[in-house]
Amino acid sequence: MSTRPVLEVKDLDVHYGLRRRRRRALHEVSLSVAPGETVGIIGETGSGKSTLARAALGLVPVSAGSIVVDGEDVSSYGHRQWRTLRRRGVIQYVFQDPLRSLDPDLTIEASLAEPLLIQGMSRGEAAVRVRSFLSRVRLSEDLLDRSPAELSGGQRQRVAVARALVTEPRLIILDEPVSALDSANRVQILQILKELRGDGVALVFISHDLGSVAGVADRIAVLYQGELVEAGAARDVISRPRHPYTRLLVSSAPTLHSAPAERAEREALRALLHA
Ligand SMILES: Nc1ncnc2c1ncn2[C@@H]1O[C@H](COP(=O)(O)OP(=O)(O)OP(=O)(O)O)[C@@H](O)[C@H]1O
Repeated sequence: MSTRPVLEVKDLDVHYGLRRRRRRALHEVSLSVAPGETVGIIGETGSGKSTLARAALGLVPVSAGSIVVDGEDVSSYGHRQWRTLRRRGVIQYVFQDPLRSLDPDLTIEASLAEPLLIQGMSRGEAAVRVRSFLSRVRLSEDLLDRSPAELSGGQRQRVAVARALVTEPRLIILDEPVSALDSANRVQILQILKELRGDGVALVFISHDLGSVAGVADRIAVLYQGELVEAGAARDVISRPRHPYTRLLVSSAPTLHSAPAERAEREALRALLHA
């Protein structure tokens, strides 16, 4: 298997708005994701997590820096080139709201088969592949002829994960994939994501919740006000956070190994951040 990064972002700047309304959402963000690696990106609301995901999927224009997907420099791609790249199935995505990733007018079977048929697979082969991925996300074949509206939120998100997987992509970007789910469904989806680690597919897992990311990610990158303030092995970031914002995140996450910090310490960290 190639060790070339599946995603390489260098000195990325993204702005929204024009002229006086122009605002910087990302500044000099650099991040590399190796094949099969799971990288968690955490940060508070508005820190630029979704913007980074959208830039890596060609959904927002880049103002500076470069993005290389699976060896291909896509920084200056236009709509059409991005569409072709997405259709090739090298890079897939799962959003918080699975209704955004699933066509409401298609049955689950059609939704899962669509990317395979676009790639030229026969209907018969696609049907077999769809069933095998459905069982990977622990869903029953009975759901295949339903529409997304006829599924629960947890089932829908599992279909979205299966849809991202069917083309056997090199990279899946998941933007808050478990935030809208109840705790039982959250645990199940996190377990499914963990199981993917042996398959060689790289995951970029975006969340505001360090607790969700901690158990899945090999590495964690922390975004704060549009800048990447810390990145390292998940274990190091959690046990020895360096940036005050990361320390605050770690100390506020009750499910992590390190004991939650005293309230006074958290307040001191907040004061430091807002100084
Ligand atoms: N389409 C847009 N037009 C203008 N500004 C935007 C747009 N999308 C995002 N922003 C701004 O860019 C910044 C980063 O937003 P982004 O959605 O990337 O943050 P986030 O970390 O994903 O937040 P959340 O956790 O709330 O989803 C914010 O200040 C946001 O207001």
